[in-house]
Amino acid sequence: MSSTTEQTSICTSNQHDCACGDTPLITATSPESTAAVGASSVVYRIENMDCPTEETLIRQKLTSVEGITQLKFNLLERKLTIEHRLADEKPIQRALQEIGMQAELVDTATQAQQHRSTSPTSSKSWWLIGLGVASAIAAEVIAWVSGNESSWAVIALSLFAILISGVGTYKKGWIALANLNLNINALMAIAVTGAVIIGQWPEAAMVMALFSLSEMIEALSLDRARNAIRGLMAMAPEQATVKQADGTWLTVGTDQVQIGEILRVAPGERVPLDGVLTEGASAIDQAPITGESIPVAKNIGDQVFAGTINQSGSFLYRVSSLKSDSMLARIIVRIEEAQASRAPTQRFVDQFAKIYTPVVFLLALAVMIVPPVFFGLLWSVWVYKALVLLVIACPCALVVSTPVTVVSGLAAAAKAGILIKGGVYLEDGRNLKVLALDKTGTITLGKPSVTDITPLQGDTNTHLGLAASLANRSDHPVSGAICRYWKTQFPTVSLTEVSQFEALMGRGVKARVDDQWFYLGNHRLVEELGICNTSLEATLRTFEGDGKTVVILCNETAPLLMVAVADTVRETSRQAIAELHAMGVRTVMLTGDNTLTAKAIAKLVGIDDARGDLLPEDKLAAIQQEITQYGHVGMVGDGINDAPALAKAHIGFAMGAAGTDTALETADVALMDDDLRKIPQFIQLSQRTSRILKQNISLALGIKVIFLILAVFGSASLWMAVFADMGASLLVIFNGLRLVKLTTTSKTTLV
Ligand SMILES: Nc1ncnc2c1ncn2[C@@H]1O[C@H](COP(=O)(O)OP(=O)(O)OP(=O)(O)O)[C@@H](O)[C@H]1O
Ligand SMILES: [Zn+2]
Repeated sequence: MSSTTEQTSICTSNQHDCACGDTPLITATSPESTAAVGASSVVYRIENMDCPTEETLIRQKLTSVEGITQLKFNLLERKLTIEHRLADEKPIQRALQEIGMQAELVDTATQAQQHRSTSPTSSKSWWLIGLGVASAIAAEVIAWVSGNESSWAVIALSLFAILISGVGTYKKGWIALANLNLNINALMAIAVTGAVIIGQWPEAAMVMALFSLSEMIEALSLDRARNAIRGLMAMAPEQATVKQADGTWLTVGTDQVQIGEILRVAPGERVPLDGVLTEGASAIDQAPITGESIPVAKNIGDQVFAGTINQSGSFLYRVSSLKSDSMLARIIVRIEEAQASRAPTQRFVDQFAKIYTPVVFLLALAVMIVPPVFFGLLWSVWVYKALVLLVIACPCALVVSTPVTVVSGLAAAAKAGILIKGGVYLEDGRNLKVLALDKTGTITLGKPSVTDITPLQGDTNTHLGLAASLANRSDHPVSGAICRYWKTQFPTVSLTEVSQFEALMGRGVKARVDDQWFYLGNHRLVEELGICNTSLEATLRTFEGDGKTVVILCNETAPLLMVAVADTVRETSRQAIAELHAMGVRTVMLTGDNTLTAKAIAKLVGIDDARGDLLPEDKLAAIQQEITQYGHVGMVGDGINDAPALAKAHIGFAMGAAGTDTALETADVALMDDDLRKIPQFIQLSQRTSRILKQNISLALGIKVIFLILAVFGSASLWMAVFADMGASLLVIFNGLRLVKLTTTSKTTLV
């Protein structure tokens, strides 16, 4: 899910809207579209680009710079990527400076490893804000006690408060107004100035002081959202112990370790980089990757991942990828990309906010003018009401509410070993009505073993050898079972060389041995060869009824040998299916294996419906049918013979994504290990996300509506409006961040 182009190309419309209104917190292009445009690209870190208000301003300003082709905003990271065809970056820097943005060039190569101090606040500014708030309160108190709003003491204290806390706001507001942009700073500056003009000194001071306080608190809490993701990155150690040519060990930075080098990991240490174990053995807690903290035994030849925790033994391993390319690094890149794509709710909110600000602004104008002019009411009262409206015209809380929630949902999922490729899937998960599951490797372990051998003709061992020789060329699980069986039964007998080997999709394999064609495959294959018979079918049925998979070795004229294999059902499958049913999700098994076997296994794990004998295109059709009949359909599979079906489903899940690149790249949701229970967990997270999104939107909107009504008909004061606005922003941010916690605790109940 990549964002649409209209958000990513430079946009010149809507220049007069409030900046928070028409900008998402993060926008970005899909990687494909950025490659083609612009000769070069630069990344800036803009320290004061922390509220959605700044984006439109920057967008507008940079539009006027010739040679800039594309802008990518990541407000959560405060990063701006600019694609351009300029000779150098001076014009960009100048333009950013003109609108008061402190832009700092980021070296893209090292940015992943950077540990930045993200706090935009210094103790000095806290001190200033404290002083501002204190003098505003003092002014308010004196005015209240003396009953005089414009005594010289009140004016002096107020002016002091406005100046010391409001300089930044005035500056930003002025720049925005000069660029014909009505952002929150401009709105606040107008409101405060207006209040001063009508003689409401303490009010003006209070608004300014509270506003700068809320800006700072909001920036701080957004930092927490940022850290939810960056916390994942911190899991890989910075240093590694590397074997030197002379056999000694040296500790170096992980970014200097090359592929192929040997590292040593002591018990209790975290694995610094991805690699393959070469010496020793241990048990490793892979929670940072898979979300599952029960240690996994690792022996020579097993893969280990950066960031995972070595629990018991000391071991050596060979590095297989650079730091920037580790599984953990790739997961983080995926999450960052996922953040960049906008979830549906976010799009709705942005759309809404675009209308909201101008409407409230016009309403404020009407409130200011209509009652005094047409009904002869008091100017000062209605101007004041209009100013309150201005304060609540900026939908900052609303705009912030969605991305913060979605990002913490994505981070929470990643912590649980569920990699979601975009907010859209996180939001969509709760709508799933059907989950289609592939059988082999998904419900079962995908490592079957031979259970029965039934000779049909000729010498059993000769034919078994032939079957194993054909199977040896295939990596299908059924073939694998036959090979393994042969090797344990006849470890010294070598297999026959076959020629013209060919895999027959969904049926089996064929190859030539001694100028004769041999076939190894399922019932469908025997039918296609036209050599099936009723007694063979009867035997087939008894095996299949037991949930076994049968393949038959045939030559061109007759079936020769029958081999039955059985796969083990994953322990977690049954529980996962039960949890899905409890959530009201229908389950259906779609498999290339025969229907009888499929039904037997489905019964074993409690799956509602099972369909067998499906070729890849049949699986696709089955998904289409489920969609028509039930609505939202998810599919989980290995992606080998069910890629089209996975793509067709609303959400495609891949299992065991740690260690396989394709699953990580192609699935909409990648489960880092083989635990199907992650799917109900994902749905649960999606439900929670949606609940929190709804809470946040109603909270932000509700407070606005209350104040809108109070402002016009009642007696809402300016500082109450600012206070409510700040409260709403903070509430939605903290409510969003709650997701990370919720999931960590719920996991223990699921496992
Ligand atoms: N290379 C092969 N070696 C042996 N048997 C095979 C091979 N390819 C296919 N078959 C037979 O054809 C059947 C269907 O194969 P297919 O790959 O479509 O599905 P599957 O892997 O068994 O199941 P699922 O669709 O659940 O992954 C298998 O169950 C097996 O009996
Ligand atoms: Zn038949």
